[in-house]
Amino acid sequence: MIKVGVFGAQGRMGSEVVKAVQGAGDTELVAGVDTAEERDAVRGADVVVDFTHPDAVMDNLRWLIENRVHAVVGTTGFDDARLDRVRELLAANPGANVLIAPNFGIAAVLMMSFAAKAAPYFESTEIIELHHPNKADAPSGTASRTAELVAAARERAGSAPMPDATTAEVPGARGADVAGVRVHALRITGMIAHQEVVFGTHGETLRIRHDSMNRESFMPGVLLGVRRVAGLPDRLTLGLEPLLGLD
Ligand SMILES: NC(=O)C1=CN([C@@H]2O[C@H](COP(=O)(O)OP(=O)(O)OC[C@H]3O[C@@H](n4cnc5c(N)ncnc54)[C@H](OP(=O)(O)O)[C@@H]3O)[C@@H](O)[C@H]2O)C=CC1
Ligand SMILES: O=C(O)C1=N[C@H](C(=O)O)C[C@H](O)C1
Repeated sequence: MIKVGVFGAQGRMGSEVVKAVQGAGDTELVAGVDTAEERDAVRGADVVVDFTHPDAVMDNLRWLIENRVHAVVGTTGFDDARLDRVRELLAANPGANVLIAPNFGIAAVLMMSFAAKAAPYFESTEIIELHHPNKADAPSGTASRTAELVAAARERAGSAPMPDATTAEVPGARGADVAGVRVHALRITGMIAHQEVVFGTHGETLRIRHDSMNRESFMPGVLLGVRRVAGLPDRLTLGLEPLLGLD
């Protein structure tokens, strides 16, 4: 049995993780906690899953790495500086591996992979992400990661800059610039998590669309991470792609 702790256990995602861990045959819930003060309750866990808040996750990761507990992180808000800090913590403390994935939905990971594959064939690519209005960060971790993958694919292919004649703009009208790709974030009551990657070239467009219909849909990916994190070849793994043979 893999002993699992959950940080953010009462949240929208954490409460699903608690159910998934309790329902799987090979995992056992040690504790679920919701504040930094309660972290001692997960001592004895092999793996802790973190779905908390971008403001909380770095201190949680420090605690887990210093206490040699493997971490499966779904919380978003990671930039290069944060990832460098995680690498420093791992270098200073043996024993724990960390898996950080902006999206544990298998179809979402495929959507990102298909977008990267399509990118070199189109002049223009923009991303529209749509989420529930309780989301703290914008753009979403998934949209940022997709933009980075699209930008890297375009750079490898030597793509020309995307055409855009805009010279007069109401601030924000063209979205956020993530690695040179425009990302538009919508916050809509009734929605959960959705993304469309829009490609265009002369006479043809392509839209790659992903929809999360509920939060249970993320659980197969989370459990895959829980089962595999201890045996991953790298101390820090970014994205679920290597676990799915997509890297
Ligand atoms: N990678 C993926 O596949 C997915 C990632 N996410 C990401 O997961 C994160 C959480 O999303 P969601 O579940 O909707 O958010 P919620 O606000 O519903 O849940 C967050 C939970 O974390 C708790 N929390 C806050 N600080 C701490 C802390 N220091 N230690 C332990 N628990 C803490 C909160 O408690 P309190 O309310 O008392 O502050 C709350 O219960 C977001 O960053 C989101 O983007 C979401 C869906 C999928
Ligand atoms: O906050 C959410 O809900 C989600 N967050 C993740 C993100 O920022 O990409 C994953 C998914 O989009 C749901």
